[in-house]
Amino acid sequence: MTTTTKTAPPPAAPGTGGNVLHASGVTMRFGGLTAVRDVELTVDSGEIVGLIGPNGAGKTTFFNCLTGLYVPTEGTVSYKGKVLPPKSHLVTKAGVARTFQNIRLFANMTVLENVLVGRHTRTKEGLWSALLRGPGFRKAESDSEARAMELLEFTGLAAKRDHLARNLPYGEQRKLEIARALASEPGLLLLDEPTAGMNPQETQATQELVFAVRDQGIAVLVIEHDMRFIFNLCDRVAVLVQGEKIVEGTPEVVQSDDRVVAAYLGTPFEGEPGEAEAQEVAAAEAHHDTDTPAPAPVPDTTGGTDGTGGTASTTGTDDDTGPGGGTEGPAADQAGTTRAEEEGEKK
Ligand SMILES: Nc1ncnc2c1ncn2[C@@H]1O[C@H](COP(=O)(O)OP(=O)(O)OP(=O)(O)O)[C@@H](O)[C@H]1O
Repeated sequence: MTTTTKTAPPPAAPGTGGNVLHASGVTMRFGGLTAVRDVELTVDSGEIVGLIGPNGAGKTTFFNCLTGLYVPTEGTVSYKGKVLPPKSHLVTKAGVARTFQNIRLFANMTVLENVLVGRHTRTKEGLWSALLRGPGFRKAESDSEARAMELLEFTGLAAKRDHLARNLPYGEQRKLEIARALASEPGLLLLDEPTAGMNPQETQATQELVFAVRDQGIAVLVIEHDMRFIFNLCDRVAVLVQGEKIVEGTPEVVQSDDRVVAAYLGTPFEGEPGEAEAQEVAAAEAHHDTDTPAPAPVPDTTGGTDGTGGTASTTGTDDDTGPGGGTEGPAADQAGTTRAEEEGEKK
């Protein structure tokens, strides 16, 4: 396998305006929970598109809607201009393959056998042909094996063809999943967290493998939490938050979007302690450490009558309101109360 970088896409699929995948208005509800809401997404020929979002944002549910594991409550999914049937084997047959967040190999089958299983949607031989093992069946079998070996070469697993899948290191199991998905000869490959649990070298190898897949003319849609991986890899990134697509664009655009930062880190709330409050707390702490007399207490704004601020009495005992303790209470606790109130409001 050769290392490649972002290259010009292959020609667009005829009659689709370049879209390989078009998910239109996809909504998925589980009872009262809307896991995916009205999501529009396209993947163009030759593109690598990333789908990111915090835990529980609806990414895997959306993948399941694309691949026929779930029937979306609303919306349609088209591949190369044709609406996909809501059955996973028919979606695979149409040309959309996927890997799973949790590895789903046949653990007690060999590496080669796992890839051969992935070819079943592309072989025409039926039960009788298999039982009789006529010339047609034997030709199909040897063609399948040759193609499976090509894919093992491509993914760097050829030397392990006869190993049991369960004995492969983790990174190679993930590669084998990709090889098996490619065995169905897809035009679009969906990868659900392909680098989960990988070390940096394995992640780098996966990045090179995905570029190589794309260079074979296969479009890729990838879910991943590793932002460095996503932003290095993708031509375009879409961000899901609470089931809705909030931003979509180039990695540069997405990285600098405040809504994305807020979705991952949370937004600052009004009344958050600022510089003045921080200085006040620092001064109070310094005073406490040196055991010098307390500065004048902050005026009581909550109706307390003990001169230490009403909020102090809600968190401490009477002992806390002595000369030193009294000064710790008001500023710190007022800030704390505000934060708790704000958090309560957010919930
Ligand atoms: N089969 C189901 N039945 C009910 N609720 C579900 C089902 N599948 C997913 N959900 C809920 O839908 C929401 C989205 O889950 P989903 O697994 O799609 O998120 P995700 O973005 O893939 O999360 P993660 O990054 O953690 O894998 C969550 O609240 C989840 O609990």
